[in-house]
Amino acid sequence: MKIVVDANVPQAQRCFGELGEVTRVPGREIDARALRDADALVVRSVTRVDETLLAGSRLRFVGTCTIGTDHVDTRALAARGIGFASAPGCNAEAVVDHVLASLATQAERQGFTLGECRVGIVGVGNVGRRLLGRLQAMKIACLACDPPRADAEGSAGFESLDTLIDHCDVLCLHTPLVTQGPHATRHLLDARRIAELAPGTLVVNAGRGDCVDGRALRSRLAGRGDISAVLDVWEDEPDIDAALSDLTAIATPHVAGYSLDGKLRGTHRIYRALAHHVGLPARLDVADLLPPPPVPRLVLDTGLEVEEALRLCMRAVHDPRRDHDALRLRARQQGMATGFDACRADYPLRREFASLTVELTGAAAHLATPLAAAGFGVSRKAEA
Ligand SMILES: NC(=O)C1=CN([C@@H]2O[C@H](COP(=O)(O)OP(=O)(O)OC[C@H]3O[C@@H](n4cnc5c(N)ncnc54)[C@H](O)[C@@H]3O)[C@@H](O)[C@H]2O)C=CC1
Ligand SMILES: O=C(O)C(=O)[C@H](O)COP(=O)(O)O
Repeated sequence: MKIVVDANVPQAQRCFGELGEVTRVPGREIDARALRDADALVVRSVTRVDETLLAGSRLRFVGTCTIGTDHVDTRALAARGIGFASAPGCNAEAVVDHVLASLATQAERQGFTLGECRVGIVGVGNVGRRLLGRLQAMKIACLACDPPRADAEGSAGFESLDTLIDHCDVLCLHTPLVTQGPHATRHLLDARRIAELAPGTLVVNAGRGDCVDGRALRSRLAGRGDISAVLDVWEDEPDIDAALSDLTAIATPHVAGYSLDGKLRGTHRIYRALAHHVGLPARLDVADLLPPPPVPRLVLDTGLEVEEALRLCMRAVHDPRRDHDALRLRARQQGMATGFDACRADYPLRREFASLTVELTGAAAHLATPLAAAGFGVSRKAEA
């Protein structure tokens, strides 16, 4: 079996090499020619899988090692009898880590405490639900908006987007890109809603770039300059609006989900799905793929204030300021589109909060609950 795999899929040879002959191609360069003799295709989000790509291919299976599926025309696959799998939830924990670390950074920069904010979560699926759980465990007030879930499950616990806009200090978007239907999300945050955001609002988008009207957001940031933004996803990636990125407090190149854990879970899910599709055994376990974490343990033995301790532990694992600075530098050196993709291709090793165990002495015992709520492992250090 010949398998074409996006070059940005980690451990591709180890996993898919068990099932067939692997050819690695940069995701944006995968075209009909590259698929001429391929039986299976494994992508991430940058390869548009549509009629044009499939024309003339003999593919039997397509897998995307991502949560989002808006780049795949699943109807075209079904019409051709091509099997399909995605990896729901694979990097959801990483996205939540990124959002929490970004909020902690903005709280420090803007002089507020997380405990005094109200966070609105738009899209309460695999990512939003986990974010809600961690924020609530951290005793941070939250409101949730998810009309498709409200329709299916009843409206209790869900608010409208306009209510979130009226009542929240932070608005976090975790919606998929849906272009049609009653709950379409393209420009969900449109010019009208952006104009209505109260001064001081922080907008976070780690869903899909097209869910926010970037031009309207840029005008509000450049004009009144009274709100701020943390953006991981953009319209027109990788050639994103440089003026918008310059006005963005934390501007990252679509890497919120880029923990090694999340990427490998994605690889492993599709490896298993392909093995199942072609009737071969999937011998590898996801634990076989993960190396030990570079920072497994941190000892806190002073009476640090809670938010300072949270920032310290978050930054020991993931610091979104590093990704922001890398994008700025690479965009300046290589141009936006090349720099954006270069940051993603050379992304440094990042693990998830859960990979770090924080050992607390008696003086730091008050940190146990908030650190565990944020997602870290916590243990008590035996006193000497
Ligand atoms: N920045 C990044 O690196 C990453 C981005 N993503 C994006 O985040 C999206 C969400 O991920 P998951 O939570 O895993 O997906 P999911 O499918 O589990 O949840 C999406 C939720 O959004 C809700 N939704 C749909 N339309 C809505 C609307 N108009 N208003 C409010 N809510 C709406 C759905 O009902 C669902 O509960 C993915 O589709 C993907 O596009 C996912 C992973 C990484
Ligand atoms: O899983 C998703 O959905 C994502 O957005 C991915 O984290 C994006 O990763 P790439 O496909 O851009 O490598």
